[in-house]
Amino acid sequence: MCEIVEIYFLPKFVLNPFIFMKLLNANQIKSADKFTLEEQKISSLQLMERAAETAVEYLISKIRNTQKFCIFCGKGNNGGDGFAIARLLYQKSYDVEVFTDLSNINFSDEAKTNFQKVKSISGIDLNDFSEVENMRFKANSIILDCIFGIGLNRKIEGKIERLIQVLNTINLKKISIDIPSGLLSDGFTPNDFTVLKADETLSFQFWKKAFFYPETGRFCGKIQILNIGISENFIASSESTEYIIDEHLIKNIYQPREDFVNKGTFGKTVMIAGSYGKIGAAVLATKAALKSGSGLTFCAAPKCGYNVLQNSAPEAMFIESGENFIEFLDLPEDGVLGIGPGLGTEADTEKVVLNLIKNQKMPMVIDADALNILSKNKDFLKYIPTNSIITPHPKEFERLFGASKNAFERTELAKRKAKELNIFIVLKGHHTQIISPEKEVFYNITGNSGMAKGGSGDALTGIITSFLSQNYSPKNAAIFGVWLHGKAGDFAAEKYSKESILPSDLIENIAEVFKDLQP
Ligand SMILES: NC(=O)C1=CN([C@@H]2O[C@H](COP(=O)(O)OP(=O)(O)OC[C@H]3O[C@@H](n4cnc5c(N)ncnc54)[C@H](OP(=O)(O)O)[C@@H]3O)[C@@H](O)[C@H]2O)[C@@H](O)CC1
Ligand SMILES: Nc1ncnc2c1ncn2[C@@H]1O[C@H](COP(=O)(O)OP(=O)(O)O)[C@@H](O)[C@H]1O
Ligand SMILES: [K+]
Repeated sequence: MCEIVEIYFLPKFVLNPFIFMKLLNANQIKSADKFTLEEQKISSLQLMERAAETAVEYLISKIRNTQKFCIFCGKGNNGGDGFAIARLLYQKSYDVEVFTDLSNINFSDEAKTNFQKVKSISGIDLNDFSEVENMRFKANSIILDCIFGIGLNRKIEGKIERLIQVLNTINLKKISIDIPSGLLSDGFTPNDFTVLKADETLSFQFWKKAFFYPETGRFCGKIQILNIGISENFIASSESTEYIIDEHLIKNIYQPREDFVNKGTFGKTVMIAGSYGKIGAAVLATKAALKSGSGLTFCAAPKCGYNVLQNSAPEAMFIESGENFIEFLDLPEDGVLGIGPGLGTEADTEKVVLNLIKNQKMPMVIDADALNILSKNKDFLKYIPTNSIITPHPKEFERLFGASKNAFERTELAKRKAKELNIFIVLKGHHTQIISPEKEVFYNITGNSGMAKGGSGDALTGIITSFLSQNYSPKNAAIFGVWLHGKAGDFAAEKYSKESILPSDLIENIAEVFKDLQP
């Protein structure tokens, strides 16, 4: 799975923060290359050299105890990168061995030039791909995959397919350059494609759509974006409706707390949550709302939760709403509502929830059992107030809108539904997506698998509702909330490990994220 992500900048290429976040497709990336050559008056060979230098600089700075680099190069420019990387690593005194298809050397122009340079260095062993079957790799060797990049246009077959199958069985660290070979960059890769399974992917300048989806992202390992100075003007003028949520975007959204304010300035957050046995969900959502800056916080829950809620979140006000589950609601005026965590689906609760959603005019946050209640009848979906935020995990999404063949199609369905219902859909997962009524997609890159535990979603509902009540627009509340939730999870995982973190630790670490955000 993709893990915590960093962006590596060569000191000479500092990118304008506000254009970095666009997701471009392979054709746009190729056009960006061409545009860059003209704008910067450099040759494609020079751009390739720059890409290879950046990769080598990164490898040297991060990788310890490596005895040898075994570099597998294809016939296109991804292979060209590989040959150039081999030469540069060799010049830095690393032991380097290069593999390519010596029986079919119809390289691209740039790959050919770099192949010839490698060939002329007697200290670099040059082998045919087929020799990998008999190789005994030294322990601590690293395999660099430069077989195919974003130019892949069909399933890999024959000799190279066999090569990738063998490489996938070798127990050495594998780093893919630009994208794991065999993966299509812009969409679903059919299941019968053979793809190299990387531990790490060093991607030039751009995120690729394939990195974000479970069926394809699982091949990429840890993603590292290497900035190689592609034209900012080109990126700024490129058409895209898909974005990556990075710190620059967040710093644009975040509103630091002013001095002359009072609790009324920061909204009235009302969490409607909990039932007997699931009061924890109400506690987590309420605490997360408090920790994210809500001015006044209420929790409407059944009476059985009174003691635990007042003890664990004394800053929040309790609104008794039934005995063991929610049976009625008497909510404060002007409250911003977040509904769903741990509600259960008792008949009385269902009635109250539907009635509330139907009569609500202001945008609200709808999660968990409130979504399950809505999914019982497709006609209920039109009750959702305009500009509301729903936060389904994949199963809840399927209950609401039906099954999809794969995660790419699920996103397309979510885009149609967000537009049709005029709502924001937060599609939760390893890379949570926020989908707007304008069919934009925002991909989150914070968060980790330590958050795959019951209760993490309840915290997210609390955070987003809190932001909505603090006057962030629904779009910004969803984007900022999802990012902050993941970032707090990353801080917590660093302290306690992915295995041991609890959603409560995540909530505690919201403070670290805000400390980090201070101007
Ligand atoms: N982006 C950037 O900023 C920079 C990008 N750079 C690098 O360039 C890379 C893209 O290079 P690229 O276009 O030459 O593509 P790449 O994947 O190496 O080769 C494709 C070739 O293979 C072929 N082919 C395709 N599928 C096949 C299959 N299944 N089985 C067999 N053959 C297949 C296809 O030709 P075909 O056979 O279809 O005629 C084509 O010739 C990019 O990923 C990055 O590493 C840097 O150098 C500079 C900055
Ligand atoms: N592997 C993962 N990587 C990153 N985030 C994750 C991962 N697994 C779960 N999460 C996050 O944790 C939350 C889980 O939500 P959900 O499934 O609704 O849990 P619950 O309702 O049990 O609290 C979501 O925000 C999701 O994005
Ligand atoms: K590759």
